[in-house]
Amino acid sequence: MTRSPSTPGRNHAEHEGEARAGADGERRRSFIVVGAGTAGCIVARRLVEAGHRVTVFEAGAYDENPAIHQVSRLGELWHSPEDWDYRTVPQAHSDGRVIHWPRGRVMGGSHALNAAIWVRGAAADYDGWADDGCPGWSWADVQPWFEALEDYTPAPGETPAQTRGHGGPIPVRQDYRLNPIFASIIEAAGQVGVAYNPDYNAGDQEGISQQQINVRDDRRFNTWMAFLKPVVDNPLLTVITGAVIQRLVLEGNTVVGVEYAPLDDPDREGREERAEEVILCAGALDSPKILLRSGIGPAHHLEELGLPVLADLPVGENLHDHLLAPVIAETTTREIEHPGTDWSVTQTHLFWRSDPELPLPDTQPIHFSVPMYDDGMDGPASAFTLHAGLVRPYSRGTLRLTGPRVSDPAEMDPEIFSDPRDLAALIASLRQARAMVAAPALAGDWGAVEVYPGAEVADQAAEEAYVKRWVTTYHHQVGTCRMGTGPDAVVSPEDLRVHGLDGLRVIDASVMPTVPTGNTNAPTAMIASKGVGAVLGEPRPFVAVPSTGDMYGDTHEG
Ligand SMILES: Cc1cc2nc3c(=O)[nH]c(=O)nc-3n(C[C@H](O)[C@H](O)[C@H](O)COP(=O)(O)OP(=O)(O)OC[C@H]3O[C@@H](n4cnc5c(N)ncnc54)[C@H](O)[C@@H]3O)c2cc1C
Repeated sequence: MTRSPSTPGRNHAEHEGEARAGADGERRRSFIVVGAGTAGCIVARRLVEAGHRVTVFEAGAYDENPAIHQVSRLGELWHSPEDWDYRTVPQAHSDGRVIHWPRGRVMGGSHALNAAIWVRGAAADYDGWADDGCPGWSWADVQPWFEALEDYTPAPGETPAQTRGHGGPIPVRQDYRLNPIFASIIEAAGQVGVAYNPDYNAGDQEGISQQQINVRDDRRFNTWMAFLKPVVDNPLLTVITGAVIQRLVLEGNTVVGVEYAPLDDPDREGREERAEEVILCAGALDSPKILLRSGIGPAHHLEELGLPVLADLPVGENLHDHLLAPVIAETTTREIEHPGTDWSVTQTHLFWRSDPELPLPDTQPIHFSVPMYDDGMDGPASAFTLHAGLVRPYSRGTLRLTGPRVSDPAEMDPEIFSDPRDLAALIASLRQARAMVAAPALAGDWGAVEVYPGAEVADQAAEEAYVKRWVTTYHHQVGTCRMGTGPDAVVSPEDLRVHGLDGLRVIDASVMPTVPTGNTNAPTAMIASKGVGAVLGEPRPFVAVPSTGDMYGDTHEG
């Protein structure tokens, strides 16, 4: 079937036939998977492989934009058709700042738009989840699932730790050439007391490291390419692109299907698709919206909207994110190599404790070989960015609807800096980045001169004002369908079923009770693997088979 702007595209005709036994003799079940992002591609692949019938709905299209495939071009994807192009509400504790939140709207989801950096997080993050109402999610529980996903190649000359995975479907590469500016950034970190760490995913995050990235043959390799694309012609799988899920269809307390419409006419009367189970993988900003539009959320909020309250659950609470603030420096004695020749414009980051008394790093500055001038900033082209980064935030916000239709914008309020400890940690990180610019490896060897914040930002008050003015997202929103067992939880830690309802699970970044110390893609992939393991009754990671062949060339439009 041909895809057209007003008709969602199917990869092939609807499947015929009676339910038959799956490969393992289990009765064949039918599933709807909403969203083909980081999580959805893993979930759908495993269900199909287990012999079940799966319909995947994705609002975006196939990944035909060439900028997706070169990680160094990720900036071109912002505000593109592949970006949901969200905005926060004005931030009350941050100068009224409105922050752009890009999110992937394409096969591969945000893993098609992201910087492809692979970070598992700290063991203490997951032990914290387990201690806080999520038994089964301790580091000992999740580590094997990370390992099974990975095909890790260390930097030349390094021996990988025993806990790193090999032969898994997701390439995790650290053996690429460093742009010379990043070698100097590593040296500058050493000069301000931050040691080199050859593998931040081996147990100890602390120190500066070369990033580990999901690239194969010099091109992005995401979960769509690794998991779903290799089975897209499987007759058990139907992929419907360009289709927005409006809401769930319920009969009593049981979810029996979804209503969907074309992306370009999302409020049109929806078509219905039914299955025995629906799995929401629409991400931390869209899974909660689908639940709220369906009458699943805080009763007072649904009543405000005039929606029926089918389940009173804290959907949209606990929204939180990692934060960045830029330090940009011009190079006056050497030109920075053009990033187009590299795999990525970001190649190093570091983990550091803003207060030595802390048990683990709370900051993760990230470095770019280009100047990351925000709207309203200006400066020379030969410049680099050392972004200060906060990765253990205390502030929590909410996601709310402004109306029941898909086109009604959501109010997304992370309440940045509502907890003052976050501002203090980000300022400590900013000072460290400024010290690195002034260190001999950068100020001496490159003639680095700070452009932002700039010499006039010279005391605590000026630093606070600067950070509030220019704070931005690290792109790691989580937590809006929190897993747990208490009144603050939406899904069960046992099997990610939505509390109080049958036939419905959420498996994506929204279920994280607290954001891990580090980027969120690897944790989301782990949650997807372990979550679909629970759906299938597989308590241990599957033996992964790496994808073979060209995963980039053709696309499937049916
Ligand atoms: C610019 C950017 C840079 C990032 N960099 C990194 C990085 O380098 N490393 C890292 O670890 N993390 C990074 N992240 C974060 C990481 O990519 C996300 O945490 C992760 O992809 C979340 O996966 P998910 O499956 O929860 O959601 P997504 O991958 O966002 O998938 C959700 C999918 O659902 C679809 N969808 C949503 N609503 C509907 C609907 N109503 N109907 C149908 N389909 C729908 C979307 O179109 C999308 O394809 C970055 C994110 C961004 C945006």
